[in-house]
Amino acid sequence: MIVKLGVPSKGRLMEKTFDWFGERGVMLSRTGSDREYAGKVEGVEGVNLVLLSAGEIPRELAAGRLHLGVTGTDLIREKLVQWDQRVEELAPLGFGHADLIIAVPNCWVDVDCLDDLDAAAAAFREAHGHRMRIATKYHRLVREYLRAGGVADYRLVDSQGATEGTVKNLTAEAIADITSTGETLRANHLKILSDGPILRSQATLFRSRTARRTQEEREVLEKLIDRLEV
Ligand SMILES: Nc1ncnc2c1ncn2[C@@H]1O[C@H](COP(=O)(O)OP(=O)(O)OP(=O)(O)O)[C@@H](O)[C@H]1O
Ligand SMILES: O=P(O)(O)OC[C@H]1O[C@H](OP(=O)(O)OP(=O)(O)O)[C@H](O)[C@@H]1O
Repeated sequence: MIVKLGVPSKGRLMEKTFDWFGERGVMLSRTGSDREYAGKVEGVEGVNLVLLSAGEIPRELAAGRLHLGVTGTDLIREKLVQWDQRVEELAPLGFGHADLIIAVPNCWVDVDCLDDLDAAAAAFREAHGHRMRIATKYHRLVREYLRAGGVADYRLVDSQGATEGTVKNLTAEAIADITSTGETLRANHLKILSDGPILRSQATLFRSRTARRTQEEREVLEKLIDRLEV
């Protein structure tokens, strides 16, 4: 066996993760063709690079199939029940910043905060005979947040992408999604509730608490963690 490091396989998170490790003397790179999800690690012996979807890294860490992994804190908290018992946060990486927020149409002038949303939800049900729909892929985090905020008259609808478009497409009345620059919300005429984000996320290096380690793997892990200074 060899130490397995999971890194997002594409896009901004992959590139910035490669840079972050590179600055610490651990060179990560993709090998093979553009479409082949293979990679290598140089600078430390005995580490295998596993390229996979950011959304799958939490599950792989929790199952012990990865020793280390980089993904967003939002995905860890959404996908793992009692996440802190299954993974350990080693270091925030300083990129991939995004806030998980709830947003409603700009034209809902009476809705500014969660209490207003609660009132609007009750009025909506009264007027339409069904519950207000909130589109999201963050089901667990949104449910917990709304429960704590005392909002109950709603229904979540699943949206795995282009979530801000669901309001215009009339498949939801509100959304809960991540925002970074706010461009996508603005372009879709949505405004954020003023209570503050459900969660602030950034790319983070996690260690699996469940992965079994041989003595040799333990030593490689220690060496890698030392090199990364985390
Ligand atoms: N616009 C953004 N700016 C900064 N970070 C973002 C942005 N969008 C998403 N992220 C962060 O990037 C991580 C991966 O996001 P997402 O689940 O959308 O993955 P993806 O790139 O669609 O990949 P995949 O579909 O393969 O899982 C999440 O932790 C998320 O918070
Ligand atoms: O605040 P902004 O800077 O506009 O970024 C926010 C957008 O970025 C993410 O989408 P992504 O690009 O990952 O596409 P997706 O909708 O397919 O998830 C997120 O889901 C928002 O839609």
